[in-house]
Amino acid sequence: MPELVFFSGTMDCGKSTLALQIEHNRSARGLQGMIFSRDDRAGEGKLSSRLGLVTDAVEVEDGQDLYAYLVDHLSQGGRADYVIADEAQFLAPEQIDQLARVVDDLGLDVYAFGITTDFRSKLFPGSQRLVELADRVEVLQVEALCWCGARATHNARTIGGVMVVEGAQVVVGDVTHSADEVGYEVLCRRHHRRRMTSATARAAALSPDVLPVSSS
Ligand SMILES: Nc1ncnc2c1ncn2[C@@H]1O[C@H](COP(=O)(O)OP(=O)(O)O)[C@@H](O)[C@H]1O
Ligand SMILES: Cc1cn([C@H]2C[C@H](O)[C@@H](COP(=O)(O)O)O2)c(=O)[nH]c1=O
Repeated sequence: MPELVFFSGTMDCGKSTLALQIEHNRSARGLQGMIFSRDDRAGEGKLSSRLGLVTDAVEVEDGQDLYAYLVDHLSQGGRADYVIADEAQFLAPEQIDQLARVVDDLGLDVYAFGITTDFRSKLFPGSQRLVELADRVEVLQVEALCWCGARATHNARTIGGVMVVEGAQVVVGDVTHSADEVGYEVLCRRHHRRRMTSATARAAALSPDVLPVSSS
């Protein structure tokens, strides 16, 4: 039975790498995938992993009908044996419904990859629809870690390493810190709730309040 599978996790847990592996294994056996992505860090029409692998993808546009796109492609003699959708959190709920229709009416497996929640730990609308519709939700096995060593379950947005809680839901970026640019950091729930990033934890550890009192 064809399936709609949602591979979900935090940022930087290997979702795009897995998408590229699934693509590689199937294309090595002569199958052809339709690869969708949206707002990948590597640029328009790309699906990229931090391990350095990248492949071309169809850049999904606002309002694009993904079911109609596939029907057009197939009816013009194109081939698609399965579908991969990366950065699926950026898709509109209607586009997730269209992917479910691809499974049910065209009989293709659809593998969607994305983060479930945003920097405020609220569901992305596309991810919410995936949780509602997917045949399976798979959590990636290689866990990303919080600075404290616990499993990272939440995504923090940072500016200069400090967690922020205001701003647009979508701001494309990476898990890096620079002085004034938006970055992201994965945290455990405890430290996300306390807004404690690696930078603020380090600063707190160095603060005079918590330094051992000198005996001299
Ligand atoms: N230099 C490296 N050596 C080994 N593994 C790495 C390296 N850099 C990144 N990775 C792995 O790649 C993962 C990120 O993969 P990626 O597919 O880009 O994540 P996602 O799509 O979930 O954001 C990291 O969790 C880590 O396991
Ligand atoms: C938490 C959060 C993330 N984003 C953006 C940042 C990245 O461009 C992608 C996630 O990509 P990854 O391959 O999973 O690392 O999502 C955002 O726009 N808003 C957020 O709240």
